[in-house]
Amino acid sequence: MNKELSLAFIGGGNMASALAAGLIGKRCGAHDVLVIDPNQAVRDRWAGQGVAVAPEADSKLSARRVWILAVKPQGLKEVALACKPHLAEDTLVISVAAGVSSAALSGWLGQPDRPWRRLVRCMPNTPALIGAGACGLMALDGVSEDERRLAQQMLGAVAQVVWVDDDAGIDAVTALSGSGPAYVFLFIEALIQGGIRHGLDDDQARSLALATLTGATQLASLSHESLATLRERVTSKGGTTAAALDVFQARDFAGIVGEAMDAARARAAAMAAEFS
Ligand SMILES: NC(=O)C1=CN([C@@H]2O[C@H](COP(=O)(O)OP(=O)(O)OC[C@H]3O[C@@H](n4cnc5c(N)ncnc54)[C@H](OP(=O)(O)O)[C@@H]3O)[C@@H](O)[C@H]2O)C=CC1
Ligand SMILES: O=C(O)[C@@H]1CCC=N1
Repeated sequence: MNKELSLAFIGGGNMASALAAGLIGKRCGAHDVLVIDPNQAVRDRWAGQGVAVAPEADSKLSARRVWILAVKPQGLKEVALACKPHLAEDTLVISVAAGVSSAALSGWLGQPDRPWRRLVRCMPNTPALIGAGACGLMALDGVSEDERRLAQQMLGAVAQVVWVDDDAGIDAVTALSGSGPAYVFLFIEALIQGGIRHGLDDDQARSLALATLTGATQLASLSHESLATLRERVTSKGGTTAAALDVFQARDFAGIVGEAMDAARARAAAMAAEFS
């Protein structure tokens, strides 16, 4: 086993699958990965890919250089306490949980007078499943430059990575890109419903809506123009787009998006208080 790249996912659900899909075969082999999950069906799925599995934390964990904690926030304390006896001196712990502070987690993993400082908080999103994720990272002061590079390379295999300074930064990333795919899917669903209401069939509406999102996103990524300029290019004076944008404006579309992000961020803060 290549210890430098050996990984353990604690929790083998959606997010672990999304990250592993980009890592296995590129940054590590299936045999470099251990998945701990109490759910037999989940373990069977991973074992089918050649990954080592276990139902609960055990001594196999200590040989894994990087642990990715990918359980629900409300289960993280119990999981951290169960994994703690298997920490090696050089284990790098990466938590993907929303709304669990680095202070709480480093306390659970460490000793009363010595919190675990080799800790990275990571906020990825589900497009990581196809190597197109967006991800925020923050590191405590026990993480070396080499370990930061390792985290950057691992997450960079599946996502655009930005580093933030603290837990507040991770909460901001959560409200934008962590939860963001759901906002986009909601918008696409609404476009499809609108297309069907105007007489297109399901397939036509879906195909046009997806191509529009993909095309507009690619254009925005590749263009040197501002988003406002690109928007204005679509908007003929007195035309159809202006009529549609007037409706968005009247309902304060930007305000609604901002309010939704405020709610996501407030929920992350409330979870941090609840789960500390
Ligand atoms: N989904 C997303 O878009 C994103 C999620 N996240 C974060 O990722 C984390 C995981 O979310 P997600 O992957 O969606 O959740 P899932 O429910 O898909 O995966 C969690 C897995 O952990 C298992 N599990 C439960 N208890 C334990 C335990 N004691 N030891 C090991 N495994 C356990 C669960 O089993 P069972 O189902 O039987 O309980 C489940 O298979 C969360 O903290 C979330 O905040 C972060 C960014 C984006
Ligand atoms: O909804 C959630 O809490 C998680 C965190 C970001 C995306 N899913």
